Amino acid sequence: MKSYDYIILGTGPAGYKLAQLLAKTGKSLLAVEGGLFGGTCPNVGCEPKIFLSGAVHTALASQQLVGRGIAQPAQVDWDQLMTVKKARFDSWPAETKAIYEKMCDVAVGYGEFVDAHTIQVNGHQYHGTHIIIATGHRPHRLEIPGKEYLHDSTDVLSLSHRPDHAVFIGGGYVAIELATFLAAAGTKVDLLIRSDRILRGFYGKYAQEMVDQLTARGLTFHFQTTASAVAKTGERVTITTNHGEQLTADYVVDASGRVPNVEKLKLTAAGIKYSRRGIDVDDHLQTSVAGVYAIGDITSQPVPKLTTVAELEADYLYRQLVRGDQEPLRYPTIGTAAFAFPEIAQAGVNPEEAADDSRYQVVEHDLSFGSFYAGLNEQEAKLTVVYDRDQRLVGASEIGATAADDINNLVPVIGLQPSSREWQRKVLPAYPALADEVFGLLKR
Ligand SMILES: Cc1cc2nc3c(=O)[nH]c(=O)nc-3n(C[C@H](O)[C@H](O)[C@H](O)COP(=O)(O)OP(=O)(O)OC[C@H]3O[C@@H](n4cnc5c(N)ncnc54)[C@H](O)[C@@H]3O)c2cc1C
Ligand SMILES: NC(=O)c1ccc[n+]([C@@H]2O[C@H](COP(=O)([O-])OP(=O)(O)OC[C@H]3O[C@@H](n4cnc5c(N)ncnc54)[C@H](O)[C@@H]3O)[C@@H](O)[C@H]2O)c1
Repeated sequence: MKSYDYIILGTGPAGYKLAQLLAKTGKSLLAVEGGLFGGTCPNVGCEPKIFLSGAVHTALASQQLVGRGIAQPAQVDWDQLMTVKKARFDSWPAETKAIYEKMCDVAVGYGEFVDAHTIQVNGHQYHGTHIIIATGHRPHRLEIPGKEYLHDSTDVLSLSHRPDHAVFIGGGYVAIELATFLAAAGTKVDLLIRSDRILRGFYGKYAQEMVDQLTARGLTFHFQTTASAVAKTGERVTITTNHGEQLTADYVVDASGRVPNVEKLKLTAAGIKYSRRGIDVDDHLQTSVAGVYAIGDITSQPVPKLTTVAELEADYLYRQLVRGDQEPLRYPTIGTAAFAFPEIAQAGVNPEEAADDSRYQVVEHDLSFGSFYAGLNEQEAKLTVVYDRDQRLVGASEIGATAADDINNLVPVIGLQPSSREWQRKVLPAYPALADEVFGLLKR
């Protein structure tokens, strides 16, 4: 049996980042991948999503400006867009695999534990002094009759021909982003939302504003509604809701969340503890078994499941394993955004949590008056900031065409906590970009 200093299961952002760092140490390393090399983000997640959003945002922004300097609005050509998307992304798994093969040993197949230090891949066994689990999430599939007719985010991101009518089940990131994209290209879209709101975790007021804007663009939200069954009706699919109503569409997307890839790992063979939320780790990212670690989406840590967080955990583990850093992991201020149109983004304390808390002051700014958003005819662009008792910025939420970038401008301010005087002394952004307007609003 071949032995390695490190075995990493999974080559997504978490596994990839760690492999890159470990490969430079001269220690022996085996990377194991059962699916697409590079994992979710670059193949079927963030990267193709943000690539598609370029055309979608351009078209929707131009439609918003008809009669205000734009004569002919742009239209999304979905089929053409997918052709250019495929040309860019289809070769990435092979290219990533080639990078790995230059970096370390590679085993292709799903890894499973034989014991705490032995991994089996396609019948071959490997010993690892340290084993790192970075196997990520996959789309959840609703357990309802006809579930085989449901599609997921991976399918939508490689959908060659645009359906005339699509139904999304769910109101999270995936549903809102991808529903916006298909609707922008001309697809009629219905969304079945189990509760009374979308984008849980974001500021509720702005989530409702998002619903209002999408509704005005023709998307239909069905609240307190989910799918009980789906059935094939000729070429189309009929969804029966929990209220007994029926909706017939060309394409149905199960966007009911993502679940950890634990089953194939045979974790019980090594005594590694996990739950339906993922693999349990301590504040050093060690699992219940010494020498076995977990990073990225696969952990049950109550933090956003994002590429940025996956890479941060990889970097933390590298510093612990190689450099001997022993500090427990403390998560920094994490910026999050849903890249629909408009975007919604936030960092730090949510205004909803701060509203009835005397430690905080919540202030809303209407961004639509500034020339930047006025030029885009963004009439509902808003920023809500949260200050603590020392007038330090501790939270920010925004809805608007460039909310993700705007909030990213504020992430260092929230994370580093400069005083307002220090802030004014040390920071002067370029003008008249939006950052200047936002910073101008915040000077106190
Ligand atoms: C549609 C979509 C859009 C997203 N947009 C964003 C965004 O805008 N911003 C953001 O920050 N995040 C976004 N995310 C989330 C982001 O993709 C994930 O947080 C990130 O990919 C997690 O990285 P990871 O390495 O933990 O897992 P993954 O990227 O899921 O990689 C895990 C890898 O492990 C492999 N694997 C599984 N089981 C085994 C096994 N037993 N043996 C070997 N290999 C195995 C899998 O095949 C996979 O390649 C998005 C996700 C989706 C689905
Ligand atoms: N922009 C981004 O950063 C981005 C984009 C996409 C995905 N992601 C990551 O991927 C994760 C998964 O995104 P997602 O949208 O798949 O999940 P999510 O958890 O954000 O949303 C799931 C939705 O499905 C609904 N739902 C759950 N179970 C249901 C059921 N049984 N019946 C009906 N509805 C049900 C929930 O109420 C929710 O509205 C995100 O949490 C995030 O970490 C991030």
